[in-house]
Formats: sequence, structure tokens, C-alpha cells
Amino acid sequence: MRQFLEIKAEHPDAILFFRCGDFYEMFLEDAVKASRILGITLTSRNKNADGSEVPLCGVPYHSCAPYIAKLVEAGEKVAICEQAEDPKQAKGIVKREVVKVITPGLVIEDASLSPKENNYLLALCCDGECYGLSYLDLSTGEFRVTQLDGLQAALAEVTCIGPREIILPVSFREEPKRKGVAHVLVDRSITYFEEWVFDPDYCKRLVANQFKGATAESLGCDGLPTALLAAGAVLHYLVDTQKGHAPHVTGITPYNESEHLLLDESTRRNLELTATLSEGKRKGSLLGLLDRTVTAMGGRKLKQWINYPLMDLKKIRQRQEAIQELMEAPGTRETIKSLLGGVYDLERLNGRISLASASAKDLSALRSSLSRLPAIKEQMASCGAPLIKELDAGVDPLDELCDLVARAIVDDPPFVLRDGGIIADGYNQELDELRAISREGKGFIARLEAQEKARTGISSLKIRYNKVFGYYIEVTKANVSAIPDDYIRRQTLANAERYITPELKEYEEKVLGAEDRIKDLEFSLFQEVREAAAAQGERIARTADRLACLDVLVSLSELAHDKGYCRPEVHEGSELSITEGRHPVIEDMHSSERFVPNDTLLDNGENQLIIITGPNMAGKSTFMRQVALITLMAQMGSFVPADKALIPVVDRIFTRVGASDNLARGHSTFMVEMMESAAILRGATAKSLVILDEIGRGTSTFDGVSIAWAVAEFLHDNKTHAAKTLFATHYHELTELAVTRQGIKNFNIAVREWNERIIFLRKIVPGGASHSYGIQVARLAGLPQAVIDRAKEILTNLEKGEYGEGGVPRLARGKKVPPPSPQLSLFGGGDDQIRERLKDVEVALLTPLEALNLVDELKRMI
Ligand SMILES: Nc1ncnc2c1ncn2[C@@H]1O[C@H](COP(=O)(O)OP(=O)(O)OP(=O)(O)O)[C@@H](O)[C@H]1O
Repeated sequence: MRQFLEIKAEHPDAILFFRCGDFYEMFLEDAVKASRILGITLTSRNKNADGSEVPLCGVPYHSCAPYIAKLVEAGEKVAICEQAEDPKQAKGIVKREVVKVITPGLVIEDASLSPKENNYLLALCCDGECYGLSYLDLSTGEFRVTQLDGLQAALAEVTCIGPREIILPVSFREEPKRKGVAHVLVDRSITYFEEWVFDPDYCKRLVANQFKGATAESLGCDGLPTALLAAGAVLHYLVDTQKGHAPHVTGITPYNESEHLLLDESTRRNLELTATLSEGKRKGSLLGLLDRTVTAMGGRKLKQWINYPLMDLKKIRQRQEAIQELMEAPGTRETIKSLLGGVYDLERLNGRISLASASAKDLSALRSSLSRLPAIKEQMASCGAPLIKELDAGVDPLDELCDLVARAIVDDPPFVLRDGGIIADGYNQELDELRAISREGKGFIARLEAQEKARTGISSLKIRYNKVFGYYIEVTKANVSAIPDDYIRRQTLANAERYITPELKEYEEKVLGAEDRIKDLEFSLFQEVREAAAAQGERIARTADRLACLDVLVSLSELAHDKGYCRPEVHEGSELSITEGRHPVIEDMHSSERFVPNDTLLDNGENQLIIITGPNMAGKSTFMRQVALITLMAQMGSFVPADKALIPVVDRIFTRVGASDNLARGHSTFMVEMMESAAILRGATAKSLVILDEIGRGTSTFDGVSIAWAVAEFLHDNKTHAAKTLFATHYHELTELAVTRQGIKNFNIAVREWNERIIFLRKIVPGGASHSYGIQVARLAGLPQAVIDRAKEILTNLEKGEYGEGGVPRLARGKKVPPPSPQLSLFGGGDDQIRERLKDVEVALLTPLEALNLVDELKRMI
């Protein structure tokens, strides 16, 4: 316990897995916490002096992985404390030390990772308003850094990256301005580091240590001093938890946000790029649709392509060209796809190999993956697209390594490394001999027995084995006189004597020693092979990266082919024109309704801001999202769901769509709506695309209309912010903007009325809509008939402009003016008209026909 407490004191925030023989034991609070999370039995032991007992629980060391995974999943850190010397040789208590700490952001075990998701540890720090960000996926070795202006931008980037664990300077816990950061990142595990960890000199040293003497300049990170401090914090954590051993992390990739089409946090969510709004699932998102990748690396790469669409026209066109070629060559595409299907997650295999935690199964997976590379390269070489050629050049077949592993490791090796059965026959001479001895041991004993019987003429002679004496020759007392001279007596029994011979002992040593030796030798041979693989880490990593890109290209080209997408013409101009565009995800939903394609024209002149009106449910949101998604896909280099598309390179896409659930952050729905709108008006440029859906609807009608109107005017009139804008609204007043402003156009989504019902045509047509048909939609949704009828009455009144003093619509049966009849009270104006009309009627003079007509007229007045 003293030893435990000493080690525990060095790792207060981790659950200590304390190795005791075949178990990892946990004690005290660790045991209480872990037993609860793991659902294992909590016991107790050894009464303390004060009579209390020590809570204890444990897991077998050879099957600890799922337990560690579960604890890490629950956000805990696990410190693995091993016996540091051979217990047989130890004097007193065996030495123990922590060999690594597994934290949520630094897991490498498959059990704790999702194949198609990166697992990032991220560090964030700041120098004034400049925020440095660095993040590492230890499982793959990817390490990136960037710098951003302002907390808002930094947080947007952090959310986009979606790290599992975050490092912050302690000051972030105290400074009022940055206190909120932990609140925003609430569902990640956060570790706070003292300020000295972010010291520039210390950071320089860490960088030089990890990257073999590299400097900021040689890593391409000069000009990113704050980002490098964040990188230092990540490296510090790596030293702390992994004992600094991560040779596959060979460099830092710096990037600048201006290289990519920027998407803020709410836009990513609203457009459901990588997860659905409602359930946060991949399925139903754009990623879910586009992802036909067959390798885990490809899946992760595709997500990056979606999160970071390109701005560089040349790169976009390169991807397009590759996709087109693969699209037009179904044979090549299919062959590559099926070959890639047999490639395992090389990035993560590489990580585990470098960190010396790869199993023989991992090496076998490496071999079978590498063995496919020549065929894949052959296919790539047959392509003409420059990007595929470039990727091909980076795919290294690693023949020697593949050959080595094939010779050394059996085809289907066991998981456990220490029990033998890993190394193939014929790889190592000594091992082959040992195996022969072990196999032939039993036959040898039988042969020796026969030989000794013949030599001595004692037919009852037997060779036996027990644990105390090993192998021995047993001869009954009656035959003792016949034994040869070289027999050495070992034991005398009541009616038998037991002997050994030098030959028997020599062989015994070999046979019994062979098993142990085989295990040791196999393990060390395995380690040699693993080290040989680790030495090729950079080549494996480069190959993995190129294959991931190839997988994405194949995936996108297959989708483009199957769904009939077109190659968009991406250009530096301003016109955005889509012919017969579709919403990629909704089109794919196989609902009973066929998806109706629509055209779009936006530019920075006459068609800069499009006001879209139309009934509820007509398809306004769908249409606007489809324009945003098509633009984004085009900048990923992908083909797009349209017959034809001309897409300008856009710097940012902003969306303000519906209510979002930021209530947890302490803002009301309307407040969130206004904050997002403010961010758009600040950030939009003439090269941006803005989607505004029903802005202003979260407040009173008049306030809402006024805000919506002013926002539209601003986006049109203020030329630095005059982004191409789609603006959907139910405030039909806004259609008047088009009358006075040149760049504003009205469109509506057509519906047809039939028998008091509406039929959605889903077609966008020029002009404003006059009607919202909200009540018809409410009826469709199953609101009670009485409510529908009443709503219609109120609507009629409103449409006649019945407002009281102060602009409040007169809807209710108000207290101040008790109505003569509840029905008529609604019709303040109509009431007077009817009164006026009746005043002049001479009932006595009316003919029956005139009376009927009058009733008809009054009815119509109502
Ligand atoms: N072009 C289309 N073809 C087929 N179905 C469509 C099309 N556009 C939209 N839809 C379907 O109509 C539904 C409603 O669309 P959407 O949410 O875009 O309407 P809306 O006009 O924004 O409604 P609201 O004003 O109530 O927000 C969608 O869920 C979709 O299934």
C-alpha cells in the first residue's frame, strides 16, 4: 500500500492499474470509481489500523483492453503501473513503475477508437487575441497546427476538429473572458496545464527533441509562434503520458484558415455536413451520403475534405479530373475499390507499430495490406489524371518489408505474444530446431525406452516422468543386477529403483527447456520484425495517406456515376448558376415523392439577393440548403447533384437556419438567432454565400419584419458585405424590396390550390407569393378541426387589416368592449358594415327574392 500510495501521488487524476501478478488491481477511490464504471465486483481487504477496509477491484492483465477502453470512454485517464523487475529475482517488494498513461485523447487501441473518426488531443492557448491551436491523433501520427484571430474563430475551429480531449492553460479557468471556453467544450475531457508549459524556450526544446533537432522554420511553422506553444503543450503531455515515445509523429502540418472555404459552427450543424441535426448521427448527413470509402483511412480523409473544402482552383480541378477519369473507367474503379477493400487501417497499424504495441495480428494485417499495393499501383499507373499520378508516386510498395513479414509471421497468428505460435517455420534455424525437439520429444523417449530394454534385457524397464525428478528409468528390484554401469541411481522405492543417464538428462533439458526457449525466442524475433517495420514508419504513413486520397476519389466517382452528378465548372468569377439542381441527401431518401430539381442564378449584380417566399412545407429550406451543399461539394472537388453547374470560388458559407438548441449555453432562441445574424453581417464578404431562413421569426411580427428588412437592405447596400444571398421569409412585405433595389429579386415556390387543399409543386418560380397556407399545413399536420376553423376566422380578420390602437391585431374577445355576440366580436369592422346595411332596409317592402339576396350579401360580408 505504501508503494501504491507513492505512485498514486504522482498520478492523482488517473485511475492506477497496479500490476499484481496476473492482475491489474485498483485500490481505494480508484476501485470505487472503476467498479462502478466497469460494473465489476468491489471487494475489500486488509483492515487498516483504524478498522476501515481497503476497497479493491481488479481485472486480468491479459484481457484488460476492453476495461481500459470503457474507462477511457467514460472520460477517465488510466495509468498503467507494471512490475519493473522479475518477481523471481526481486528482493522484498517487486519494483513497480508507471509505463504509460492512457487518456481519452491519446488512445491507440482499436477497442477505444471508431475506424472512420480521428481521435484528437487538442491544445489551445492564446497571446492576446491570437489563438494558437494544435492537435494530434496519436493513433495515426497526424499533427496539425494553426493560428486564429479571436476566441470565436478559435472555438469554431475546435468544434470543427471535434477533439476527444483538450489542454488549456490554467488561466483559462480564471479569466472572465475565457472562462466560458470550458463551458462551450463541456462534453470533452479538459486538462489544465500551468503557464510554464507554454513557455517558448521549453516548447522549442520539446519540438527539437521530438523532431530530431527541427526548428520552427524547418517545420514550416515560422510565423505561427502561438500555434507552436500549443504544439509544445501537446508534446509535453506526450512526454508525460507516453514517456515521450512516439516516433511515428514525424512532423507538424501547419495550415491557414484562408486556404479553405470557411464554415462556422452553426453552418456545419445546419447543413448537416458530418452529423444530423436531430440525432447527431453520420447516417443522414452529407458525409453519410458521400461516404462509400472502403478503408478507415479513406473514411477519415473524406471527413477532412468535407470539413475543409478548397479555395485553390487548381487543386479543385485536379480532384475533378481524377474523379472524372475514374467515373468514366468503371473497370479501373471497381478493381481499385476491391483491392482497397483488403487494405487495413495502415495509419493506425503504423501508429501501433511505432509505439511497440502492435500485435502479430497487426503485422499480419500490414503484410496482407502491403501485398495489394503492386496491383493497386498498376491500376493507378494506367490512369492519366495528374492527381492520380501524383498519388501513385507516393504509394511505396515496401516490398522488402512485406517480404520480411511474410517470411517471419504465420498467416493467422494468435493475439497473445508471449505464448509462441507467431513465427513461421523456416524463418529462424534455432527456432526450427527447438520446435523439432519439442515435437519429437515424446517419440524420442519411446525410442530410448526400447533401446534400453534391448541393451539391458530387462523387459519391464520403463521411462517415466515426474515433476520432482523429471525423466527417469525405473527398474524393479528383481532386475537391479542387470543394469549397466552408466545408470546413476536417484531414488529407491519399496520394490523398484529409479535411475537417470547423462543422455536422458541432456535430452530432458532440451525438451523441457525448448518450450520456454521457443516462447522467448519467438517474442524477440517478433520484436525484431516489429522494429524493422517501425523503421519504415514514414514510408508507411505516406503510402497510407495517398491510399486514403485514392479511396476518397474512387468513392466520389462511384457516387457521381450512380447518382448522375455533373462536373461543376468552378471559376474565379461571381456567377453561381445551377441547372436542375437537387438536394443530395433528400433526393436519396427514397420517399414516395420524387425529388423536383430546381434552377438557381446568383451573382454580384442583378441577382445578388433572392427573396424566397412560399407556403410552409413548400421546400424553401431544402432549396437553399441544396445551393449551399452544391457549392461546398464543388469546392471539395466533387461532382454535384445537378445537370449543369457554374460555381464561383466562395470564401465562406454562412447559414442562419431555424432555431438551434444553444439554450444550454444560456441564450434564448431569439438571442441565438440574432447573434448568428450579427456574425454573418460582420463576416460576409462579396465572395461569400449567405443563407438566411426566416430571420426575425423568433420575436413579435413587427419587430421581426423590421429586422428582416434591415438585414436584407444591409446585405444588398453595403458593398463590402454584399454576399450572394438566399433569403427565405414568410414576411411577404419583404417582396417590396425588389421594387426599390436592383440586385434583389423575388422568387417563390409554387403550389396549387385544389378543394381547399394545397398541392406542393416544389418548383421555384419568379415573383413573390401572396399566401403562406400555414393553416392548410396545420390541417395536414392534424390540428383539431375546431382550431383550424377558428384560425381561419382570425386570419380573415387579420387580412382585413384589423388592428387596434398601437398596432395590436384585434383578435380576442376583449374585456373592454363586451361583444353583442361572440362570433361578431371578431368582426369589428364587418359588424359596423352590416349594421349600416341593415339600417336602410325596409323589411316590409322586400320581395322574397330581394330578401334572399340580402341574406346572401350579408353572409358574404361575414
Ligand atoms: N424539390 C423537392 N422535391 C421533393 N420534395 C421536396 C423538395 N423540396 C422539399 N421537399 C420536401 O418537402 C419538405 C419540406 O421542405 P422544406 O422544409 O424545405 O419546406 P419550407 O418551405 O422550408 O417549410 P417551412 O416554411 O415550414 O420551414 C422536405 O422535408 C422535403 O421532404
